[in-house]
Amino acid sequence: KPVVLQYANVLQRSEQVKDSYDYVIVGGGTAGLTIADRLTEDGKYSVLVIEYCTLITDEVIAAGGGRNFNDPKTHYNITSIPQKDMNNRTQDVRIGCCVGGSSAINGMVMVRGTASEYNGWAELGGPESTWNWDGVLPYFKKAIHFTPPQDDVAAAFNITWDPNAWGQEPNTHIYATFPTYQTPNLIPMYKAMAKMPGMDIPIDGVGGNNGLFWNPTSLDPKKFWRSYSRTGHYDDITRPNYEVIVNNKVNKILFDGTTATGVQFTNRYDDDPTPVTVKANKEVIISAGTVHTPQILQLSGIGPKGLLESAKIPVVVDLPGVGQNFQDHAWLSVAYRWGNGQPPAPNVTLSGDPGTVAGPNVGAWIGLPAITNDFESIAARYEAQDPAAYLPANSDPTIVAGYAAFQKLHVKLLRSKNANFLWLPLRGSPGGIVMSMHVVSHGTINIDPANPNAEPIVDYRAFSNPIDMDIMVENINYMRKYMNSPDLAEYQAQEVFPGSNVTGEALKDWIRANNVPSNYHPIATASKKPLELGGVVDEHLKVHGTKRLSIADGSIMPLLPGANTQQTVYMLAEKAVDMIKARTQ
Ligand SMILES: Cc1cc2nc3c(=O)[nH]c(=O)nc-3n(C[C@H](O)[C@H](O)[C@H](O)COP(=O)(O)OP(=O)(O)OC[C@H]3O[C@@H](n4cnc5c(N)ncnc54)[C@H](O)[C@@H]3O)c2cc1C
Repeated sequence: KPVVLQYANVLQRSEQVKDSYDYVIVGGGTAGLTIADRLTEDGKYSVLVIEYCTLITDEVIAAGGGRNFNDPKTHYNITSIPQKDMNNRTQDVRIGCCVGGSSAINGMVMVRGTASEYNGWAELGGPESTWNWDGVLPYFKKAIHFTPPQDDVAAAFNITWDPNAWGQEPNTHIYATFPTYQTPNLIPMYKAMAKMPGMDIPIDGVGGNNGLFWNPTSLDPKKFWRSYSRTGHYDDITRPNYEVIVNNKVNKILFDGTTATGVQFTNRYDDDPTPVTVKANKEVIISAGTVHTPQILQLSGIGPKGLLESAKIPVVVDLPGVGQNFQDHAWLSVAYRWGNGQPPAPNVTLSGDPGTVAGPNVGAWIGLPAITNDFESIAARYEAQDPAAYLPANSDPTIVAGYAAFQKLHVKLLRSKNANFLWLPLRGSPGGIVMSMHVVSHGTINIDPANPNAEPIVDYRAFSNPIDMDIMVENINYMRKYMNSPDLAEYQAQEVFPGSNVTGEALKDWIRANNVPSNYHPIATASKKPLELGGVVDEHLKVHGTKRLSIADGSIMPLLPGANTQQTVYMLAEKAVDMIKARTQ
């Protein structure tokens, strides 16, 4: 009999798992738990979630103030291969390892991309696609429960929000909440940014537009603890049809021909584990995240034929896109200090608690035409590229065709104000993070043919396409313009790192030495695109060439949203549920 804790039924041992369930979900992370909760809520279907990692104890949660779980076991220990165009430096590939997945350890920023970016998803998907802005907005509203800021904070900081773009469904417990406090030092920084040429100030950032705006964080509105997939879609749910087995690794999907019938998994802590199989009567849904979803597919015989053959894995479907098209946000920190006093902060009296602030709550999200007058020459240079020129050598023709479609779309985005190429989060002090929100260098996440069951080989291929360097230079120059803008000039901001004299080739050298190719927002290794464009899942998230196998997690995004990715993952999981329930197969 399953052990019933205060959570959904947690199984510790494989003998507790039944022979079959309607749905077997691989991965109890952000998307996995969302889907499990929604599929079981009306009692019609049975679901088993298989999660590699553990359930963090109440003690660890309490010790972290309900927010940050300071336990190294809550994340995987994966490092990228050396990045040639980053002086051969490697990158920590941080992803969550616990029930809740990456939503348990993320930075809690709650934002969405622009309408143009999701319309780009639809453009890559083809004329029938429903993943355009109008097709995703209802799912954003369903996925997230919004709590507006307190009156005194909203008034002091002029925080506005768009009630038509946010949802407040009583049955949704993933929360976007404003802290009860902000530092008044933000006010002069905001005012200076608001005067930057071409800066738009939308009522909110979630309505499809960009510019300078305030954003909430993923906080429970009562306790101000972390709101994440575990608290929203798992804790306090005791349904007989919702079971989760922890500390077990899905090794592969089982097939009858090309129809998925179930999965094989093993206990992570057994030295010599006996593989266990469980059947899925309706579907197997992979939600193992952008790093492990392609690994599981490849280990199951779904992936690029040459790679599978070199790993001696029998090919079930030759699917060249599995593990390709990998993208992430890239960033740098530009350090400043004030040289002459500091911008005066107005005297505001707030009733709230500074301890409720969990991450950046205001920032500029800007399109390339507002970042640089050179946007057209960058767009033209990118447009003139041969699509195969900067892809891995011998890329499959479908990958090249997919990149050509991406390039065509991206050229439009480079020329559009409504696509975020820079995120500059504001703080009450000078300088800070400069983040490139779109990259045209696409990486790979593949199994190692010599050791297929080890962690996969992660290659960002950072700056393999020189356009990404051009854009990072412009983004740093934007920070420089901002720090020297009329409102701030009097305080004589001094650039400490890299230093205002570092320009031209020296600045590029500094970028290569300091760029971080990941904001832990990996996407696209199982992209939702047509087969002929190197896609892995179709518009309904079914894996091309298979039956009864779906993917729903960050890996299906074909293009980065110009936004931190958690809201988008919750949205796509909610949309996946409706698609899965509507299947007739
Ligand atoms: C450090 C960090 C900071 C971030 N900051 C922000 C932020 O501030 N704002 C924001 O919007 N986004 C942020 N993100 C990104 C966001 O959290 C992720 O995009 C999102 O949570 C990914 O969801 P997912 O469902 O795709 O994968 P995950 O939530 O990672 O879930 C995948 C799950 O699958 C499990 N799994 C993997 N392989 C197997 C297997 N073989 N068998 C069984 N289980 C398996 C994993 O253990 C994991 O639980 C951050 C992420 C990180 C890591």
